[in-house]
Formats: sequence, structure tokens, C-alpha cells
Amino acid sequence: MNAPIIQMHGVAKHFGSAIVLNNLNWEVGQGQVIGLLGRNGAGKSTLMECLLGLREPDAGSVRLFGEDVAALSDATRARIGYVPQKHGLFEWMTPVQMLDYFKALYPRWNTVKVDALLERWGFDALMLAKPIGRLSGGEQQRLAIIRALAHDPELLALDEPVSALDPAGRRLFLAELVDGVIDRGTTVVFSTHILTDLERVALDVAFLKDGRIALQGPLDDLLEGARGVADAAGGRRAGPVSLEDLFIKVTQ
Ligand SMILES: Nc1ncnc2c1ncn2[C@@H]1O[C@H](COP(=O)(O)OP(=O)(O)OP(=O)(O)O)[C@@H](O)[C@H]1O
Repeated sequence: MNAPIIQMHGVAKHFGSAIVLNNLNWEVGQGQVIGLLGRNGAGKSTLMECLLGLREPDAGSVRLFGEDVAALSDATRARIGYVPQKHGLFEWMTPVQMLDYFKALYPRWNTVKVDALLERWGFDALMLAKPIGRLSGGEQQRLAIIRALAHDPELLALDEPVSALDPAGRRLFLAELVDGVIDRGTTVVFSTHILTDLERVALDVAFLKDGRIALQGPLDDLLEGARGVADAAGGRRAGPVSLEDLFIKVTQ
């Protein structure tokens, strides 16, 4: 593995009596693109929040770019982009005001990219002048993605970034992810329930189950391995195993 960008060791998190993360260990190397999968409530958002230092774990350690996440330097913070599942996006501001606000906070801000994405993703003059709270859910999600990509992050954490996007929006987003993000060597952790999207971009998948990373590996290898098991069980070629089959098998 390349230099580890994310290092989580012995991470635990509970809410009341519910144990969500249970002695979780996870390392993600530079340039890895990982789809994070798990059932509803498995703890994917909690894992992302803990790994970004937005939620304090009950136990364990989290390091990003070699730094303790509880005391990240400003320089390291500026290397991270995040699209949360619930994007609290300064609803009273217009998209232009919100982007200007964030532009002032980041030493590196790619105005050319922001303008190109706004145009390509359908932000016309009328939308750019509306308060964000009056944009549709999908429009707000597009804006959250643009904000997260604007400073060319080296680590991108995406928590169900396409859940509100229509198929055309998802296609545009995936194209940007492949051509504008992954090709630059960015490390990406991407949770989604839309498995076909994941098959188009994720080179690795990780399954979160019972509070731990239960299985992780290159998507093709995991599918091939699952097919081998199915063949052995059936005594004959069982045919292709889909990511959906694998998801159900691993997470049940
Ligand atoms: N602030 C909180 N207080 C209490 N329980 C919480 C809190 N946040 C999350 N939980 C619980 O922790 C568990 C994991 O939630 P989380 O949102 O991390 O799951 P998820 O895998 O992202 O789910 P989904 O796929 O539905 O988005 C759930 O049972 C949830 O109810």
C-alpha cells in the first residue's frame, strides 16, 4: 500500500447501548478509491465523521496524513474535502455568496474548476442568485459536491453524495469523479447504496458490518472470489456473482 492517508486503530463508538463502531481498524493508502458499503444503520456516516474528526470516538486513534485527527493543522485540513449526507449549506446565502465565503478560507481554490462545474451542472444566473434553502434537494447536493471539490482536495470523503441526484446528474458527477478527481491521484472514500455507480468508479470496496470492516479488497478480486466459493458449493460454474449478491452475502 502507498503511504497511509487514513489510519484508524481500535476505534469504538456507541450511542446509548448501541455499539456502532467496535474496535475498528482501517488503513487507506494514498490514491486508493474505496466504496464503503453497509446496510442502513451499519455506521457508515458515523465512521466518516469519526475519521474526519467531526465526532469523537469513545476509544481508539485516528490519524490523517500522519496527524492526530483531534489536532489537525490548518494545512492538513485544507487537503480534505467532504460531502456529508446532510449538507447544512448556509441556507440563507446564495450559492455565489457561499462559495465566496469558502474561497476565503482555503489557500488553494480552483476558480476555473468551480465556474466550469457550475456551468456544466446547470447553475444558471437565476439559481446562483437564489438562497440555497430554496434550491431543490438535488441542486443543493450538486452545490455541496462543487464546494467539496473546489480546493482540489487530496482526500475526499463522500457520504452518499448522489442520493438526491437524477440519473443525468449522477452521470455528470461520476464523470467528474473519474476524470477530475481520481485521475489526479486523490484518495477517495465513497459511501453509496447505488451499487452500479460504485462499479463504475470504485477500485476497492470495503464492507462495514458489526462495527468493523468485515471485508475489503479490489472489487474484481472480491467478485471473482465469491464466484469461486459459489462454484465450489454448487459443484459447477455458478455464473457471474454481482456486487448486489456479494453485498447481501457479506452484510446479512
Ligand atoms: N447522534 C446519534 N444519536 C444516537 N444514535 C445515533 C446517532 N447517530 C447515529 N446513530 C445511530 O447509529 C447507527 C449508525 O448510524 P449511521 O448514520 O452511521 O449509519 P449508516 O450506515 O450511515 O446508515 P444509512 O445507510 O442509513 O445512511 C444507527 O443505528 C443510528 O440510529
